[in-house]
Amino acid sequence: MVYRFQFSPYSRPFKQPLKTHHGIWEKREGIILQLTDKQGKKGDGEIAPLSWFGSETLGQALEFCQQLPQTLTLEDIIEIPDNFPACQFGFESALEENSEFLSKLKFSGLLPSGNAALPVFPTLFQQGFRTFKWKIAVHPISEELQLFQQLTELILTTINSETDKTEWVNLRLDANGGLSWEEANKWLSVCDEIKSDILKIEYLEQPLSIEQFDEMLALSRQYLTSIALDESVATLSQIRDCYQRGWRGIFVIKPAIVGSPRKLRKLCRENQIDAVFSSVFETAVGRRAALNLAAELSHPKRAVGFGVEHW
Ligand SMILES: O=C(O)CCC(=O)c1ccccc1C(=O)O
Ligand SMILES: [Mg+2]
Repeated sequence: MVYRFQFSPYSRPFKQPLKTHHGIWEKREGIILQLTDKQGKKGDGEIAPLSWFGSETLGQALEFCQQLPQTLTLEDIIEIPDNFPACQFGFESALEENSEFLSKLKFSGLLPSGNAALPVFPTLFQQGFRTFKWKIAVHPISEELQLFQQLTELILTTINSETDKTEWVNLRLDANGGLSWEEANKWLSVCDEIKSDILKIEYLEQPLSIEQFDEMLALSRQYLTSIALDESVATLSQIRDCYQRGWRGIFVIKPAIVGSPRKLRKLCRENQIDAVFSSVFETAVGRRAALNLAAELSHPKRAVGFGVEHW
């Protein structure tokens, strides 16, 4: 099989910039590519690197596309090296068909960090979201703990004032590796104290930095609240590595930067991986391909982190 290859870079500002422990992120830059086979059948793919998570940079992805010939074989695509995970995803997903299970997915709503979460929560709740994600380690911990108290109270009053009884709300906290050991322990004890039938802290995501794997493993054994790895498992080789080192908690998988969809399927089928699929704020092209994989591979009880439209 041979394909004609075309690509074009894009840059789009977010409606609302994303504030995380890594700083403020204001625009998404990436590459849309198209592969056309001999019969004229076209497939689109998106390369949406996230270099602060360890993927190739946009510049490296662009250079990679520029040095390719205009005609590619299937082998050329399958052999894209593992240090270009966002390119592997972009090229392979241009060749994939849509999954029939897309409509089964549950979505998590992304709350803005800090006190901006409070006015946004009721809106997302009304739209039907029952799983929410809130970024922490953005403001001082004393402030965030106080806001957390207010947010959980708001969630409980919102549920209780409903006529149709909601059975549950899940809240995910994402620290983006920004907590100290003491702060992580504090957050986990506060989360463990929430003993409600309807509000559950689903997990604390990436409390510590990638280097602190053993500490996160210890935390996962010490508290009732689950821990999810994100930055630590950005690529397939990192997932394999953490699994081998004993991680049986949650793995946040960002298909657009994790690498080859083919290899991801194999890894998920051969191991018991509790996966939560998540966006990297890709455009509709990458989102479709990432959600296809999520529909196929994620656990039905886990909402996918493709919360709100960012454009
Ligand atoms: O879209 C969502 O709902 C969550 C996505 C998200 O949190 C995220 C988006 C881009 C980069 C990093 C992260 C993260 O999980 O840390
Ligand atoms: Mg995260």
